[in-house]
Amino acid sequence: MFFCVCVYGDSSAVSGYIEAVKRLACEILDLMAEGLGVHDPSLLSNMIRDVDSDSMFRLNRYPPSSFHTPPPPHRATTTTEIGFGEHTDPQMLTILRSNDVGGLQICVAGGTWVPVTPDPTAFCINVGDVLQAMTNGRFMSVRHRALTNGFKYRMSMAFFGAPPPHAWLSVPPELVTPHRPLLYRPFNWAEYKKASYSLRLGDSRLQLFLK
Ligand SMILES: O=C(O)CCC(=O)C(=O)O
Ligand SMILES: [Fe+2]
Repeated sequence: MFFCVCVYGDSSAVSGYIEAVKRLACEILDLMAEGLGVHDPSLLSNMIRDVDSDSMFRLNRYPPSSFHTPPPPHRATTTTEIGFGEHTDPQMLTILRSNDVGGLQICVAGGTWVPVTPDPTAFCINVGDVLQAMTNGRFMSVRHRALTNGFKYRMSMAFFGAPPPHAWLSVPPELVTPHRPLLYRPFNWAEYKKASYSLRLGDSRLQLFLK
C-alpha cells in the first residue's frame, strides 16, 4: 500500500519549497531551450510561469514491505514490492527529492531497470511527456517506477511543472526540420490530461498524439 498526498500550496514551508523548485524548473527549461538553439529560450519555462499553470506538488510515502507482510522469523530480508507502478510523468518537468531510502528506478534502452541512488541532498529531474512533445522528441520522457524497501519508509516529494490547461503546446520552429518532421499533432494540456485519465498508469499516452 502506498500513500500519496497532493498539495496545492498552503503552509508557508510548503509554498516556499514549491516556489523554489518552480524557479529551478524554469531555469532548467531555459538552459534546455538554449542548448537546443531555440530562439526564445523562455518559450518552455513560460508554460510553468503562467499564472494558470497546472503545476502540482505531491508527497509520496511508501511503507516498508514488511509493514504488511512481516518476514518469517528465519529470514532477515523481505522481498521488495512495486510501490508506484511504471509510468512516465505526463507534465513537462519533474523535480523529485527523496529521503535516503532507495526505490526509484528508471528504464533504459532495452528495457533494463536501473536504480537511482538515493541522495536526500540532491534533486532528480525527470523529463515528462509534454516536454518530449514540445522538443519534438529531442528530450525523451523517462519511464520510471518506485519499489518499496524491505524495512524502511521511503518518502519522496515531487513538483510537476505543467502548462496552463488551454495553452497550445507548440513546438519551436527551430526544432522542426526536413530531417526531423513534426512528431505530434498540436494539442493542449487539458486534452492530454483527459486522454491520460482514460488510460492505465503504465500506458504510453503520447502515442495517441502521433501525427
Ligand atoms: O517516489 C518516487 O521516487 C517516484 C514518484 C513518482 O514517480 C511520481 O510521483 O510520479
Ligand atoms: Fe513519476
